[in-house]
Amino acid sequence: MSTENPRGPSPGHPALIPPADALRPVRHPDAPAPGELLGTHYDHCFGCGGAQPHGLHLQARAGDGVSITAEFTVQAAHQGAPGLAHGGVLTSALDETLGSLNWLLRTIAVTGRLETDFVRPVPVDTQLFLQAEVTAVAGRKIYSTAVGRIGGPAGPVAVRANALFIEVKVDHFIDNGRQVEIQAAMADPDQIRRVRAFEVNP
Ligand SMILES: CCCCCCCCCCCCCC(=O)SCCNC(=O)CCNC(=O)[C@H](O)C(C)(C)COP(=O)(O)OP(=O)(O)OC[C@H]1O[C@@H](n2cnc3c(N)ncnc32)[C@H](O)[C@@H]1OP(=O)(O)O
Repeated sequence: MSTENPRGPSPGHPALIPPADALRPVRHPDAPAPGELLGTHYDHCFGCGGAQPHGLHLQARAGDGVSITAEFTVQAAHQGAPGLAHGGVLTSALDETLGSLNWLLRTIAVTGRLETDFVRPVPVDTQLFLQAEVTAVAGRKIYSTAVGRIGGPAGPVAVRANALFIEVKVDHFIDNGRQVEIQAAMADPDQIRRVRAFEVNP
């Protein structure tokens, strides 16, 4: 990832600044190799699932260290203003990319806080090139940052975000998700295999 500070001059909300004793992130030895596509973590995920007709269908690829690249093309279904991407959809793309980083840590985590800067309008049909990296880890707290560019992987910045993810156990989903989807997920061997990659006793 570029050494350019994707946040720009502002570090964001204090909760997004790692404490002084935070650790550098460590890529898990079994993490996907650099360049490898991660695939979806759940077919019905709005961000990466194939079973969501109007989803983002975002494809994330492992980078070096604890970093990710991803691409997503804005569809007509993603408009806010005429011909322009909805800001919430762009934030979703950043959230999905940032969440994918947790695959490289082999940690199940949910978004606690996410701050987005919208720098340039993003027209429909634009391909957004996203880059994200984990910057620090403090206990269950994972600090990360992302940037989305248009016109190419080195093009101008259109969106950027800083985030705090919180590590959770798989019970977080089992206890809180609607039962019909949880039961279906637990009956799906592929889903269980994906979860087992993260947690020995799902
Ligand atoms: C088979 C079943 C299927 C399974 C599928 C698996 C798929 C997996 C992939 C799916 C991926 C899908 C991903 C998605 O879709 S994520 C979807 C969006 N996110 C959520 O739904 C999360 C909702 N929030 C919560 O559930 C709880 O609040 C969590 C779990 C986050 C924390 O509640 P918990 O009771 O656990 O912990 P805690 O409150 O003691 O906090 C701990 C520490 O964190 C700090 N903190 C917390 N929040 C914030 C905040 N907002 N800003 C700043 N700091 C915050 C807090 O101060 C504390 O710090 P410290 O005092 O320790 O210093």
